Amino acid sequence: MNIKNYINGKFLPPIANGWIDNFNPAIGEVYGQIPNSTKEDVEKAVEAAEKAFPSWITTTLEERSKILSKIADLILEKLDFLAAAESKDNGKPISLAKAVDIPRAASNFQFFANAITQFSSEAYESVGLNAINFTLRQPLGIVGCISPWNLPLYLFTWKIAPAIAAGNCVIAKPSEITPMTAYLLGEICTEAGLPKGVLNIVHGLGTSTGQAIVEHPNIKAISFTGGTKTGAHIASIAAPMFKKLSLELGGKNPNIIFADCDYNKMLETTVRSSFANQGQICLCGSRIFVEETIYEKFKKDFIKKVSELKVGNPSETNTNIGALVSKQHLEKVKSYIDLAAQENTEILFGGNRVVVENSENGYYLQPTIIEVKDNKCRLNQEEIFGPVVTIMSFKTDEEALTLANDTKYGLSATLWTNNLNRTMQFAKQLHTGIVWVNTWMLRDLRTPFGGQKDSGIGREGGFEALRFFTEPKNICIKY
Ligand SMILES: NC(=O)C1=CN([C@@H]2O[C@H](COP(=O)(O)OP(=O)(O)OC[C@H]3O[C@@H](n4cnc5c(N)ncnc54)[C@H](O)[C@@H]3O)[C@@H](O)[C@H]2O)C=CC1
Ligand SMILES: O=C(O)/C=C/C=C(\O)C(=O)O
Repeated sequence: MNIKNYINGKFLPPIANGWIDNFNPAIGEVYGQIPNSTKEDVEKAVEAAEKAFPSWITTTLEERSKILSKIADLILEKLDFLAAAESKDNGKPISLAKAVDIPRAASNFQFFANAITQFSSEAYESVGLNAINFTLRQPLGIVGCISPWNLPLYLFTWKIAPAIAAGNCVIAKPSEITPMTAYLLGEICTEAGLPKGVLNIVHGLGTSTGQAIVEHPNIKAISFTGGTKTGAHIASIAAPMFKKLSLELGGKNPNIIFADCDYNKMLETTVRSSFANQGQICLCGSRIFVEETIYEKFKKDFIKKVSELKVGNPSETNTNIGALVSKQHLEKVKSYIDLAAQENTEILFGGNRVVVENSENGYYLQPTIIEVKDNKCRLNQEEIFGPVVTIMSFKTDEEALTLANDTKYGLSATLWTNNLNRTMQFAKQLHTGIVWVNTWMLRDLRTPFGGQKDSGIGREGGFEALRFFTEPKNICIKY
């Protein structure tokens, strides 16, 4: 099936007629093509957005909210269809796409449909000076949203929904590796009555289409989720142009387990935080640190639980671990497993490719547990972004905290303990944007979401996102 760009409410082929193959990772075969868009396509999208902006900026909040709600309803109506498309495009289990990805895409629209009606400007009475200040929060104009392949519709809509709710017009690019549900979203937006040009979806490679979006002088802000290297490159172009930037980048998140935790709950959640979505979530707890007194027990129980996970074709409902997203990514992840031999570490479970019946060319890999002795090893310092976790023991709170913070990344951390004092000490001293205690990936869309250090800058979610997609302008009136 051939995907097209969605520009000015129309589905258009790329101007230069260049196309890229789209793969089904479950079987390792091409199943369609997507536009390899050029600067000219991006220019056309920007023109459409500029034309739509004067009307969209004056559309009432109630009307914007109604359209966003309608998009959310339509996503839910088409849940099974969208989940099947997402699973085929990405390799993730259909059960996960149905339970998480597509419902969350709908929630993103519903959440910002509501949030925009509650977003308000601030006012400051300058007492004694006979003046009043108030701050307008005006949409930026045309903004760029660039999203990755791991949670395709989930993250694409996480950016688009607040951007359009706040009154901007959007040029959006999904990952060229997983473009399908973004394409289908275009149809949904038209059906929901989103005016043409408010959302424009341009498909193509990061280095050409993505780069053209970042470089375009009329695009005022870039909201990006993806790899840290790419984020740094985008910043090097956008920062000198004084664009607003939100960068949600990689992670190497610690999962710190103390002996006083609720063990069964921890074990079950740790399996999920390690291997959900084939470990391809920036929030996955890929470095597991376990208190020495329960280390051997944890090791045995964790290996047992992980060995019960079914690696299989993502379209089967009992599959726990589907295919990795691409051949190139499979090779990258495998290269890290191969490092184990060089780094004085031991593979406790997994480490090999899996051949799935009738899908022999699919990109399957066993969930893999590696025991490491030193947090400085590359396996513990570099983002693998696959079904690979390391485990290591610690003795004291201080040691655990040092290990957790000893990384260039700072996205999230998970802490398992029932000790309140320890919880507060870690909460204050972990160098991450998010700390989960006795849970993982429990999401409340109002909360600030993002990382410190090489995990990025800015926060998504709730009013933080609406603030990012608006420019504050202060008005001071003397009376
Ligand atoms: N959410 C996360 O934290 C993610 C992290 N990654 C990490 O990054 C590594 C590389 O994965 P990639 O697929 O190469 O991710 P990437 O960071 O290159 O891709 C993310 C998005 O950025 C676009 N992009 C790439 N280069 C660009 C440029 N110069 N200008 C504008 N847009 C550009 C891509 O087309 C895609 O839409 C992964 O192995 C993983 O470690 C990848 C995806 C998501
Ligand atoms: O917003 C969320 O709930 C999750 C976001 C996950 C990512 O940004 C990621 O994996 O890249």
